[in-house]
Amino acid sequence: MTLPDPAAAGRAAVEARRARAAVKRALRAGQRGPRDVAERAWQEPESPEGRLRVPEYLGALRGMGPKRVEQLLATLGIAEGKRLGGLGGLQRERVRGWLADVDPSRRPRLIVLAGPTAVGKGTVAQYVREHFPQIRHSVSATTRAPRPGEIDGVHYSFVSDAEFDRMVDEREFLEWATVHNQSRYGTPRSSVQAALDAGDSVLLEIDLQGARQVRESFPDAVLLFLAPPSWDELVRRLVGRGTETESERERRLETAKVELASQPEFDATIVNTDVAEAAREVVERILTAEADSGA
Ligand SMILES: Nc1nc2c(ncn2[C@@H]2O[C@H](COP(=O)(O)OP(=O)(O)O)[C@@H](O)[C@H]2O)c(=O)[nH]1
Ligand SMILES: Nc1ncnc2c1ncn2[C@@H]1O[C@H](COP(=O)(O)OP(=O)(O)O)[C@@H](O)[C@H]1O
Repeated sequence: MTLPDPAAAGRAAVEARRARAAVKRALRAGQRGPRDVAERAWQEPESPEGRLRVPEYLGALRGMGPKRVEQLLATLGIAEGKRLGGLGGLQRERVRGWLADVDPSRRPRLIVLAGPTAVGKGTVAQYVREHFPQIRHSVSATTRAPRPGEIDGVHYSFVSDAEFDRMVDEREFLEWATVHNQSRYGTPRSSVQAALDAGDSVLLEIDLQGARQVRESFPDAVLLFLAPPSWDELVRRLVGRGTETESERERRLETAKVELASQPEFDATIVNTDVAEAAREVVERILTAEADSGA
C-alpha cells in the first residue's frame, strides 16, 4: 500500500501556485495575450491557466481594478469562485465576446522577419518563441539537410525534392523560393491561415524573395528587416556559427550583399546588436501592427 506523502503534496501545491503566479505576471506585462491564456485554459483545464480563478485572471488584465472585475463577473454570469478552466460553453462564449469587444481593432497580422544569412534571424525568432508565446511561428518546409541539433517539424520540415515538387504542384505553399541558388524553402499555407483565422499573428522567418511574394499576396503583412551592426560582425557571426564550408560561406555572403541593399523595401529595420533587445523590438512592432485598425 502506498501511503500519502504530505511533503510531496505540499511541494506540488507550492509549484502549482508559482505556475499560476507566472501566468498572471505574463498577462500583466503583456507578454501573453488574454485570449491565448483563456484558450489554453479551455484546452487543458488542469493547466496553470485552467486552474486560475476567473477574478484572478480578469484582475491581471490591463485596466481591470477589483470594482470592474466584480461588475464584469455579474454581467457575464460567472460565480466568483469559478476557475477559468471550469467555465461552461455559454460562459466561454461570453468571455470570448467580451475579449473581442475590449479591443475590437486588434487584428492578427502576418509578420515577415528577413535579413542576411547569419544576422541572427533564427536566434531572435527563438527568443521570441521562448518569451512571447502568444506569437505563432510558421515551420517551413525545406529540401536542405538538417544541421546538427535541428529537429524535423520544429526548425523545419525536412522534405525530399520530390515531396517539395508535390507541395508546389498542389499549391500548398503561401510562398516558396530557391535560396542561395541551392535548396528550396516554402511556407505552408494551411497552418498560417489557421493561425490567422484563430486570431493569432504569425511570424515568418524567410528570405527576400519570399518576403516580396508575401507583400504581393498579403498587402497588410508587416515586413521587418533584421540588420547586422556591421558587415564585419556579420562575417564573424557566419564564421563563428561554423555550419558552412568556406565556399558555402562565400555564396551566402554574395546573397547577403543583395539582401542588405533591399532594406528600403521593408517597413522597418531592426539592428541585431543584442538578441533580447532585437526580439523585444520585433514584438513591439507586432503589437503595434495588431492595434492598427488599418483605417
Ligand atoms: N522564401 C523562404 N525562405 C525561407 C523559408 N524558410 C527559411 N528561409 C530562408 O532561407 C535562408 C536559409 O536558411 P537556413 O538554411 O536556415 O540558413 P541561414 O539563413 O544561414 O540560417 C534564410 O534566409 C531563411 O530566412 C521559407 O519558408 N521561405
Ligand atoms: N546579437 C547577437 N550577438 C552576437 N551573436 C549573435 C547575435 N545574434 C545571433 N548571433 C550568433 O550569430 C550566429 C548566426 O545566427 P543565426 O540565428 O543562425 O542566423 P540566421 O538565422 O540569420 O542565419 C549564431 O552563431 C548566433 O549565435
